[in-house]
Amino acid sequence: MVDGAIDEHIVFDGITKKYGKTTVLSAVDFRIAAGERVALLGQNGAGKTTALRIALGLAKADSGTVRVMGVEPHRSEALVRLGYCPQVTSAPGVLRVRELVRMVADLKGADEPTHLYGRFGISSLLQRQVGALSIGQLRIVITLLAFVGDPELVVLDEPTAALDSEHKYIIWQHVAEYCQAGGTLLLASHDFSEVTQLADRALLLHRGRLVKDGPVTDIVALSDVTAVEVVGSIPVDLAGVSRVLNTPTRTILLTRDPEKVVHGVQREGHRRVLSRQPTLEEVFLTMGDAES
Ligand SMILES: Nc1ncnc2c1ncn2[C@@H]1O[C@H](COP(=O)(O)OP(=O)(O)OP(=O)(O)O)[C@@H](O)[C@H]1O
Repeated sequence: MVDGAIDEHIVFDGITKKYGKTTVLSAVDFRIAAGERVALLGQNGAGKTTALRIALGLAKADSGTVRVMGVEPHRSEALVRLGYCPQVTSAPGVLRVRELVRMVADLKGADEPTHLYGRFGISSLLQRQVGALSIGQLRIVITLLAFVGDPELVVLDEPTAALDSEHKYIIWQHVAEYCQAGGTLLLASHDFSEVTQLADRALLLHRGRLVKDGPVTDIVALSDVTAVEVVGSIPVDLAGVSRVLNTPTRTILLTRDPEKVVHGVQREGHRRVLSRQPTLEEVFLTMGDAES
């Protein structure tokens, strides 16, 4: 172990991953220190889940080095110190919720986390079979499992994607308190509120490359921006446009004056124009030199 590595909870050094001929992650480098609160952003298919699974030793990189808690990720000394909430969840349906929680606690050599039942609002579900839970209830239980055994690091993959706002709040509250107490967070998310409330640093994956690593406050500063989406390309500079993102079929104009920009676009003869909230990834992309 090199000097200082003990305070680094996750190190990705030149991680490349291919599935067949498709490169899903390309030479990805980042370091997450103990106590950091990091969001991993990226459009669908950008490689977020793959990166998290590599960090947890559930998938193997084709090249590069990954270290979690200073060791290879599949090593038990790393695994007992972290918690994971996967995006796609399968759990043995015949087990009762309490049995599942106790099983995970046993695996981690931890006590049954009875203090979490009330916090996560699942006290009434403990005797329910896992297979009889709704998708949202299952997400909450799986998120709770990530906190069993007081981990130093939690890796959460879109933990609140299927939840209503009340249950999102329960999880955000718990994650925020966990972080305030010094826990390290790595969170994959598409949710603007979730990212801006919980994380202070964001990593953006774009087509498998890490194209931005910066403070979340940069995203908040751009939260009043509107995306004007136009089918086709816009060959001229339009007044009022802050940034332009080009996709193969569309031009996305980010602006604080959408009315002016929509008029400008229509003057250029474009009729297929949509004014909408930008996605988190679009906001973040506009702040770097990322290729769009
Ligand atoms: N086991 C696998 N076999 C083949 N391809 C895979 C496998 N797992 C992921 N992929 C592909 O790798 C790419 C990245 O997938 P990944 O799940 O990491 O993206 P993501 O950023 O988490 O997306 P989302 O936001 O939709 O969850 C996708 O094109 C996906 O189809």
